[in-house]
Formats: sequence, C-alpha cells, structure tokens
Amino acid sequence: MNEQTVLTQLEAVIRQRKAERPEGSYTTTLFDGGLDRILKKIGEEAGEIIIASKNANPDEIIYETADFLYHLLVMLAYHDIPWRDVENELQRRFGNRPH
Ligand SMILES: N=c1c2ncn([C@@H]3O[C@H](COP(=O)(O)OP(=O)(O)OP(=O)(O)O)[C@@H](O)[C@H]3O)c2ncn1[C@@H]1O[C@H](COP(=O)(O)O)[C@@H](O)[C@H]1O
Repeated sequence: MNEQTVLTQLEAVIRQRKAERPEGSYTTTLFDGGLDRILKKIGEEAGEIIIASKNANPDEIIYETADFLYHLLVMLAYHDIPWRDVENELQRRFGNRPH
C-alpha cells in the first residue's frame, strides 16, 4: 500500500502549486519570488527555531519546526527533488549504522 504521510500529502500540494500557480496561494508567492525568496524564508524560519529553542517553549518549537519543514519542502520542490530521496538518504545512513 502507498503510505501517505502528511508530509507527502503536503509535498503533492506544493508541487501542484508550483505547476498551476493559483492566485491567493502563499506557496505561489514563494515560487513566483524564485529561489532567493524561498531561501530567505528558510533562513528566517531557521532563526525562529533557534529563538523558540532558546525560549524552551515546546509549542513554539513545534510551530516553528512545522514552518521550517514546509519551506524546506518548497525548496526541494523548486529543485524537483522528491522528499522520498531525502528519506532514502536517511535510510541509507540508518542501514549503515554499526549495530
Ligand atoms: N504548511 C504550510 C505553511 N506553513 C507555513 N506557511 C506560511 O509561511 C509563512 C510563515 O512566514 P512568517 O511567519 O514570516 O509569515 P509572513 O509574514 O506571512 O511571511 P512573509 O510574507 O514574510 O513571507 C506564513 O504566511 C504561513 O502561512 C504555510 N503556508 C502553507 N502551508 C501548507 O501549504 C498548503 C497550500 O497553501 P497555499 O499555497 O497558501 O494554498 C496549505 O494547505 C498548508 O497545508
């Protein structure tokens, strides 16, 4: 069975936004802004994770991590890199772990 996590469902929506560029979509504004706009957001969101972590506020950390992951998925979609490839890399490393 093809397992659909929220991450892969979100990835599909992001790819659709990239192809169709509907008005009113935040994802469309990122793709229209190009790679520099996407990377600026990744930098900002990374900074917000650092602040949340320093604040040791679990809700804030979760919220900012979700923001960051969303923008990472947009960056991967910009480059046509599937999330599956990242999972495969993690799986390869996990498999290489000494037991
Ligand atoms: N998961 C997300 C998601 N996470 C974060 N964000 C947006 O990322 C932005 C976070 O940046 P900031 O906190 O700096 O807020 P901002 O001031 O609005 O951002 P900027 O104007 O500075 O870019 C906010 O506008 C959030 O709405 C997201 N926008 C969309 N999604 C998902 O993407 C799907 C498609 O969204 P649309 O493209 O808007 O239809 C949605 O159904 C959601 O599931």
